[in-house]
Amino acid sequence: MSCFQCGKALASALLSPEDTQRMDREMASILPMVMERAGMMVARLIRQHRRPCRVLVACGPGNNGGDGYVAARYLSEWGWPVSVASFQLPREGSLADQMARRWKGAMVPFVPEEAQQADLVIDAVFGAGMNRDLPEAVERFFAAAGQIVAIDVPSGLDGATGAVRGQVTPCWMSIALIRKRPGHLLSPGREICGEVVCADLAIPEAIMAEMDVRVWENGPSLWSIPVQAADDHKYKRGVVSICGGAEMHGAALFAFEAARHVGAGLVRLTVPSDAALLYRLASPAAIVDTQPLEQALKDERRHVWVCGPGLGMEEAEQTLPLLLKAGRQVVADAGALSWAAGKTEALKGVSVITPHMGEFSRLFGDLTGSRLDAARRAAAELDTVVILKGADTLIAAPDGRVAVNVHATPALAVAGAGDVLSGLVAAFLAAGMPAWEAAAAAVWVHGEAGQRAAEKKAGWIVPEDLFYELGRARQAASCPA
Ligand SMILES: NC(=O)C1=CN([C@@H]2O[C@H](COP(=O)(O)OP(=O)(O)OC[C@H]3O[C@@H](n4cnc5c(N)ncnc54)[C@H](OP(=O)(O)O)[C@@H]3O)[C@@H](O)[C@H]2O)[C@@H](O)CC1
Ligand SMILES: [K+]
Repeated sequence: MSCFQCGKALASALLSPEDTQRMDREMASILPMVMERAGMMVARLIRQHRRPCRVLVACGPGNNGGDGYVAARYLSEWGWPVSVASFQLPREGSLADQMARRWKGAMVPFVPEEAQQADLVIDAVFGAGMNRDLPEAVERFFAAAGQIVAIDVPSGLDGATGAVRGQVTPCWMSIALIRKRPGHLLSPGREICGEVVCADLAIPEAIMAEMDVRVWENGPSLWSIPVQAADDHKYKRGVVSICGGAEMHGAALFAFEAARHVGAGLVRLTVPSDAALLYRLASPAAIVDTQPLEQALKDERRHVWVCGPGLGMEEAEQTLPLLLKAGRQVVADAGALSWAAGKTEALKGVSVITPHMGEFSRLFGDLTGSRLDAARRAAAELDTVVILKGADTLIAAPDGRVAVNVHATPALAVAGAGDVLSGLVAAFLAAGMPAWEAAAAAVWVHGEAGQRAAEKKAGWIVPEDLFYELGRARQAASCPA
């Protein structure tokens, strides 16, 4: 049973606003208790992070505002100087209204001058229920604030997509209720959240288990990479084959070395015969085949292929359709994706594609809506796992599952790092992992190796630096017990 199935994945679930609202409905009878705990946890977390100071709680009309009134009450009971500014009062009789009525402290006007005078402003104006652009009065209010702590999400952030609806002033900290939202991790939202901490609201397990979560923060609880066993042999560990091109040898070699160093049992390069010597000289360890691809495909053990790094258009055309016709598992990147632009259906049958945003747009057209939705649609359209690369890489499965990866480092923004990733995906596929799990694990291990290498080289790395970190990175990715 994979970690995903055994339920550990719930810990890294990312809740969309719809999830939150569905949950609110399901726990309607205990919602007053949950809101009380939410506000108390917000106050507690603030107390853990700051010395007592002048606090202004900015409250909106919905439940986010309700949380704010509760937090104000707790901080005030603990002796902090607190006032509340209401952007709009809650509807009479609502739960937020009940919480507002229990606030007996100072009320001040919702104006920028008040925000400016506070040491700390708590943003409880809008949360999961934000459904239109941020009103100007709210923009101006927070622009005047010094340090802001957002309850759930900063007002103006679309928790589902990370889109920002207006001029949102960056926060110092965001306190995610129950679980993070996709918007906490996805750009540009991610850049305005500050440090994101989760408040555990002790939601009954039965309610959590009922949640139909489709988005997670990528991490070892989502997949399990096979561990070393006494009876391992190279074919059990997995065979990876890589198509090399006549001209750009480096890219295929990066994928080759990555697959080897992360633990594939056997890695082979299939290259044009007049380029073979260059590959052999570049890597004496390389097993370089020059036989025609049709010949290589007769070997059923060569089931997983990387096609694209270092390939020209013509080379991609001569290899990818053959691999697919032979029913091979293919990781398509770079040259294969350029070749498929304008005929995206040529990628049908590929196991995993690894486009960056430019390649993605050439394949699927300019982005309409969020990257998360676009990646998900693309995966469903092609029936392929899509790794949409970026600072917040998305790993989307055809069935709608998405892992959001922020376990990475800007040090990886270097040519060749993508080729390394393709090699890792192939190695995990060859080890027998299902495609979405293999892709998500590869992205995480890539990020882990990047972080380890960056630490050693003050952030300035070349792809080769990743190779000797891959063993430890794979080890660190073992599913927690
Ligand atoms: N299960 C959980 O995780 C828990 C969730 N909890 C909390 O509930 C929060 C979600 O609460 P929520 O659904 O009441 O929505 P919220 O964000 O308060 O705002 C809705 C109000 O704002 C209004 N409005 C919206 N956008 C606007 C705009 N741009 N400009 C002007 N107005 C705008 C909107 O107006 P309407 O659309 O009705 O006209 C409506 O009146 C969640 O973030 C968390 O803090 C905890 O209490 C307990 C556990
Ligand atoms: K908020």
